[in-house]
Amino acid sequence: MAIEDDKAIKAASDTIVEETELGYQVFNAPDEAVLHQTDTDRIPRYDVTQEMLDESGEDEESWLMFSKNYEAHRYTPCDTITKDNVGELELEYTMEIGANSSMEGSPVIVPGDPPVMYQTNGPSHVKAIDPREGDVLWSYTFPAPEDAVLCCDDNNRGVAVWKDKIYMTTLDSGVQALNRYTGEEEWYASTADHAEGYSATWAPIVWKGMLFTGSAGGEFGVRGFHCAYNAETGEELWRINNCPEEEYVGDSIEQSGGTNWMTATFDPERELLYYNVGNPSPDFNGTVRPGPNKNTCSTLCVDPHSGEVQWAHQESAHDIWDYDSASQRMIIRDLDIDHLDYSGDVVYNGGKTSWTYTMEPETGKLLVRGQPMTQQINMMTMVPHVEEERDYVMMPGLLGGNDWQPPTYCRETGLAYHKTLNTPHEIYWRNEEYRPGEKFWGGIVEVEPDEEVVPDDYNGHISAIVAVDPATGKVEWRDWIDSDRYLWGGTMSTASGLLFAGTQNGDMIAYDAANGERLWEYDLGDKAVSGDPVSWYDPGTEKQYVAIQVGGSGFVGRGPRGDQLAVFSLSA
Ligand SMILES: O=C(O)c1cc(C(=O)O)c2c(n1)C(=O)C(=O)c1cc(C(=O)O)[nH]c1-2
Repeated sequence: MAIEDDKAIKAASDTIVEETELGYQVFNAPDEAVLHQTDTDRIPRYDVTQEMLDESGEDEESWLMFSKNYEAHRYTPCDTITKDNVGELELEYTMEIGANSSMEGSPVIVPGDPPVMYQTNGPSHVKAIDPREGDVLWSYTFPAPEDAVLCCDDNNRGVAVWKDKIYMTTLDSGVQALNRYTGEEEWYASTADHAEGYSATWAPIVWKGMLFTGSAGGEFGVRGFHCAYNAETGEELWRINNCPEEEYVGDSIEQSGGTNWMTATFDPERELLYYNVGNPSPDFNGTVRPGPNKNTCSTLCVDPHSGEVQWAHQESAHDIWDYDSASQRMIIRDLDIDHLDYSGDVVYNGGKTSWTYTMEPETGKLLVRGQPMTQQINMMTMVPHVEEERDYVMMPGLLGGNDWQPPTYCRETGLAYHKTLNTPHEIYWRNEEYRPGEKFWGGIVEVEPDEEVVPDDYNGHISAIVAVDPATGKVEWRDWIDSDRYLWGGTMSTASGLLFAGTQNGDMIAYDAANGERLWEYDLGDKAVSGDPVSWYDPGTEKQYVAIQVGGSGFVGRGPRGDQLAVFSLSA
C-alpha cells in the first residue's frame, strides 16, 4: 500500500468504468491500494461497541450501519426537522467526490466531536469525512483489477463499522478491513475468484465480531454463497453455498447463480440472518437448469453461527425473468395482522416481482403477499423453449418492481416505502455456452422495446415511490415519478413522520409519510440521485443533517453521472 499525499482522491478520479462485451469493467485503477491522509487526528478515538450497534436504531446522533439498525428500517428517531419546518431545510454544502463512478449507497455516521462520516463509491473507494465541514480526513482506494467483471456498474454501497475498524467489500470479490482512524489496512480476505465472474458491491454487516457477506456475479454463471469472517482477524468462519446440490439436476449446480448481492438483515433477538438471493444462471434460458432452482430469487434464513440454511421463501420458482429478490429485508416487530389473527414479528421485503412479502420469521411461512406496487403485465406466464430465438415483453422488467433500492419502515405510520420501476423490458432467449468470467445470460435484453410491442395497458409511468402496509399488503399511496432515467437509491423516514427520497431527475424530496404529499423539494441539478438518504443530529452544531450521494450508476446513469455528496441541515 502506498501512503502518499494527494494520491488517493486522484487515484479514484482517474479510474473509469466502461460497459464492455464482458460487462462493466474498471480501467486506470491504481496497481496497488492508495491511502491519502489529511487530518486523521480529527477523528475521535474510541471503539464502536456491540452495545452501540444494538442500540443504533434509537440513537439520534449516528447512522452506524447500512440501513441504520439491524432490523434495516432506515428510520431515524431525529425529529428536529418536522412537517411544519421542513420548508426551511437548507443545503449546507455539496462536496465533489472526485470520481466518475457509481454513486449508489449510504454513508455511515459515527457520533463524536466531530462526528465522522465514512462514505464509499465505486470503485471500492472510501473516505473519512468531517461532515460539519465537508473535509476529507483520509481517503483510500482499493486497486480494482481490470479483469473484474460486473453486471451493473462499479458499485460500492457502503461500509460496516465495529470497534476501531471499518469494512468494505471490494470489486474483486473481497473484504477489506481498514483502521477507521487512519485508513490503514488491517486485513483483506478474498471470498472468491473474480476471474470466474465473482464480485462484491454491497455493505457488509457485523454482529458480535462476526462479519457477514456474500457473493455477486449472478449474470456470469457463478455459484452463489454466503460467508462470515472474524471481524478482528479476517479468518473465515464459514462459507455455505446458497443452493443445495442435491436439489439440482445434472451439473446445473455448477452455474447455479443465486447470489446474495445486497446487505443481509440480522435479527439479534432470534439470532437469525436473512439473506436476499438473486436469479439462477443463466438468467433467461431456463431449459439448461430444469426444476425450481431452489433457493434462487428467495429470502434465505441462515444461522449466523454456522451459516446453515434454516428456511427459504422463493418469489419466482424456475425464474427466467431475472427477478432477483434483492432489496434488503426488514424485521418489523409486534405487527398485528388482524385478518390472520397474527400478532408478532415479521420479515418483510419488496421483490423485483413488484409484490411485497410479509413472512413469519422462524418458518418463512408467507403471511401476506401484498398488492402489486407497479403494473404486472405478461408476468411469469410463459415457459420458453429455445429451439430458436424468441422474444417476449414483460412487466415488471428485469429491474423490477423493487430492485436493490432499500426501503424504509416508518414507526409513526406503520408503512414501508419502496422505490420501484414500472418499465416493460423485452427479452430474447437463446442458448449460450458457459465461459468462466463472461456474461452468461441465456438471452439478451431490450430495455426500450419498440412501441408496437409495448403492452397496450402500460400506463407509461416509468417509476414510483410506493407506500405499503406490511400487515395488509395494501398500497396506501403512490407517487409516480417520470423521466427517461430510472428511479434508483433508497428511502429514509423520520420520527416526525417525514419520508426522504432522491430522484432520477436530480431532486431531493421530503414527503408527508402518511399521505404522500410533497412538503419540500430541492433541485440538485441534472444529476440522477442514486444514493440512499441518511440523517443524524449533531449536538455540537445543534442541527439535524440529511445527507445523500448524488450521481448516476449503471442503470440511472443515462445522463451526467456526477459525483457529489449533498448535505442538508436545519438548526434545532
Ligand atoms: O446477480 C447478481 O449477482 C447481481 C449483482 C448486482 C450488483 O452487484 O450490483 C445486480 C444484479 N444482479 C441485478 O440483477 C440487478 O438488477 C442490479 C442492479 C444493480 C445496480 O446497482 O443498479 N445491481 C444489480
